[in-house]
Amino acid sequence: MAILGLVGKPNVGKSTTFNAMTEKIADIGNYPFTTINPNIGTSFVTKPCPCDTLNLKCTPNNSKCFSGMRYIPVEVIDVAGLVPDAHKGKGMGNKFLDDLRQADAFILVVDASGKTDLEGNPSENNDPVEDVKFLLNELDMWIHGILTKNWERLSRKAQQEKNLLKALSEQLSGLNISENQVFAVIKEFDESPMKWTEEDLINVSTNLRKASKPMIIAANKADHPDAEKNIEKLKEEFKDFLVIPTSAEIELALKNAQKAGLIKYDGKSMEVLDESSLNDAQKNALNYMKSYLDKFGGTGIQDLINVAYYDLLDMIVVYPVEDEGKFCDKKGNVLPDAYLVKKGATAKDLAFKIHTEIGQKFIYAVDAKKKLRISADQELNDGDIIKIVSAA
Ligand SMILES: Nc1nc2c(ncn2[C@@H]2O[C@H](COP(=O)(O)OP(=O)(O)OP(=O)(O)O)[C@@H](O)[C@H]2O)c(=O)[nH]1
Repeated sequence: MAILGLVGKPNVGKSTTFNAMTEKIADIGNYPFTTINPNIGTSFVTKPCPCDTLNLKCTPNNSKCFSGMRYIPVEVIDVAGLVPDAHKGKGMGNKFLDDLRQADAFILVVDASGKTDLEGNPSENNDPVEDVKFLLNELDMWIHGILTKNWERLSRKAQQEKNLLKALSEQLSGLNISENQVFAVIKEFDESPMKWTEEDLINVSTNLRKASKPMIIAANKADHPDAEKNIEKLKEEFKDFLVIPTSAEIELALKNAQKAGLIKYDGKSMEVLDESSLNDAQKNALNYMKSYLDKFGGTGIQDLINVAYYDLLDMIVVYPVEDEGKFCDKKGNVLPDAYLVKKGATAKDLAFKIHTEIGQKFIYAVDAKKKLRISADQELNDGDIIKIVSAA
């Protein structure tokens, strides 16, 4: 399962974003939570469930279905606030960087209201564009630190043995960077690493970061009156990034109000359940949140997760079944599992994902919606329901 890391300077709303993402939605509240430590939580990527179009009642097992929407669990890590020079150990720098190794994609959380300085202290007119620049620089310098550890010895040995790719892949293995990604980056540079200048090493680090750690920008505190102009600035400056306006605070408040039974909230709009049970303060707060949702169409928090999985990490959702007629498993559970797989994954890749032995003894697969037999190397499409036939 891919892991998302929340990255940002202190006080931008990372913890609020994390809590809003990992807060149990009332209707799926009995989901078995797998909090591994306080900073790692389960969130959900969403997808319209095929049960709706197939007119079936599904009985999910590894995920949940609520009003025709499938909620597929994913992991999110909230890392300590990052301050300038974190890569040199400033602030909680080292702890932060250690936690980040596991993440496959990052969400850069910035304070779009501009009310916090680079260290996270209260301020006026801070430019969030500068926040993103410093965060990217810290990430590059973090990778640079790992890349250049014992550099003289490593580059000499790699050059003598003509095995630069292997040496660098090993050096960077803890960062979850693949050999293919390392290859794509270093082929642009002189094949003799001993000739690399400090500037080359920084450029290699930046390119490794770009190749291996896709990112989106969460322009948080979008509810603040000063946020709009800063969000435009971020979009203008970082054209290669997706900038998603978010209000973690409103998302969290909405989920809490829903849990308390005050509202019905579906992620896009809300409805007060019983106006007569509310006091004036509650009415005002809920009206404010409703007008925010009407204006923006959501708080952006669910968009962050979906965009991270579907656009950044290029994933699709497929549903393995054992009975292609009834779309169920052996026990009769209808559409029991939803799997996130990389776009381009084949029927055989799915078989391996279910179980190594099922992959090894793969015979053929069936597209259950079309009732068509498909071969091992057939690429899967988003929403496919697949039966794997295996000798296992
Ligand atoms: N207006 C507004 N305020 C927010 C939002 N999200 C968080 N805040 C406020 O911003 C402050 C900091 O939020 P945290 O979630 O603690 O920030 P953090 O980035 O985790 O901070 P550190 O733990 O110091 O790294 C709190 O006062 C929050 O209530 C938001 O979407 N809108």
